[in-house]
Amino acid sequence: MIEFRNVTKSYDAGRPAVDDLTLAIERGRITVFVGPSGCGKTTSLRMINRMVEPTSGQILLDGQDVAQQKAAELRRSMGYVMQSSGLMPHRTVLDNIATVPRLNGVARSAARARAKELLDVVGLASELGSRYPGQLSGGQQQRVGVARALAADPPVLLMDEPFSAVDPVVRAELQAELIRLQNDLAKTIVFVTHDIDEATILGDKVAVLAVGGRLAQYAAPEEILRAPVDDFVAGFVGRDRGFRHLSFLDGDHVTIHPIETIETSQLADPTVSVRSPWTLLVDPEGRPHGWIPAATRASITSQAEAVPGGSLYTRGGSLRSALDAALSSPSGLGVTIDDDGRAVGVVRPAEVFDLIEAGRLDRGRDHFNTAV
Ligand SMILES: Nc1ncnc2c1ncn2[C@@H]1O[C@H](COP(=O)(O)OP(=O)(O)OP(=O)(O)O)[C@@H](O)[C@H]1O
Repeated sequence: MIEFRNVTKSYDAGRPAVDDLTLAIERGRITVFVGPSGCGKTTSLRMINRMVEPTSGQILLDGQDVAQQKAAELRRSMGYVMQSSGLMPHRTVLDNIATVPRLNGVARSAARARAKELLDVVGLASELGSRYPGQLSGGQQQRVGVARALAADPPVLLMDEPFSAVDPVVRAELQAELIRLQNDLAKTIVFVTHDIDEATILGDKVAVLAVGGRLAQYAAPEEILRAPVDDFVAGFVGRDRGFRHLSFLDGDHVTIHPIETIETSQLADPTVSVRSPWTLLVDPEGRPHGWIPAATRASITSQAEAVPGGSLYTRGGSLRSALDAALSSPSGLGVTIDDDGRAVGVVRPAEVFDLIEAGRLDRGRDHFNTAV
């Protein structure tokens, strides 16, 4: 556990960068520091491993004041991942990953063997190990950065905007990968981002900081979206917070309706007609490839002419993705797939809303029962 006790950092005589921060970071969980630029996220993170020293207050790591520990040892005992992957350009990927174990006295061959395993852990092909960082994509470099931080198997990982320099698709992949890794490794991760979406996706707990280094709210992401404590937090989490909150409501009870389908190979055959106003086009494996409106069935003879579909809802996912699939679908029906990507039916937006309303009533009742 990492504990901030009344920690203040002033770089100069002006406003503090971090102001009287008190919070406890749970072991084995992801805690996210989020807030606008300049609110003291990086400063707070760096005080944990003494890259920055507090002006006053204490930081305890498992009950021990970090100020009493040797800064260099402390730093090596925690993984650190930053935005620019921070890899050494003249060393190969494997040597980069092996850096900290080597500094800790592990033999070169053992450190490299471990580095090879870590490439696999972070989802990189082993042949990338002999490349130099400049020969990798941004996303691959970030994965190497994560592997390097994990190399000495530290219990604590500090991550400073590690995914902000990559495009949104790669970023989503890296986020999913981090969640998967964390399920196996259960590290204590402190993660800095200015992106509230990233914070709510990754965080078990989220600390929202306001400019001037004030802790505005510290809670589970679901609570921050549902019940921001003040106007600052409400403004920061943004206007879509109602929609984003649906990510925390599971879609187990959404009804999945059957849907008429037509196979891609049948399109060219004019004798295969459709009955429903919208028929789902699927390939021979049953994967969706768009929609065929009944009115234009006769004129559609190839997959390329089908009406493109919306987002897909993976059965059992959140109400957010169920609703998004329905709202983004030209037919108004959200295509639902199984884990193998095969269409299993559709969800109707009105029924998703009904579930949201039912949940609201349940929560209202719970709130009432707790209040009385
Ligand atoms: N070495 C430094 N010397 C002086 N002031 C600093 C130093 N490092 C940070 N600051 C100031 O402290 C405040 C907090 O900076 P910090 O980098 O911790 O914020 P941040 O929330 O991580 O910002 P960003 O999201 O832009 O990276 C800012 O006003 C910044 O200008």
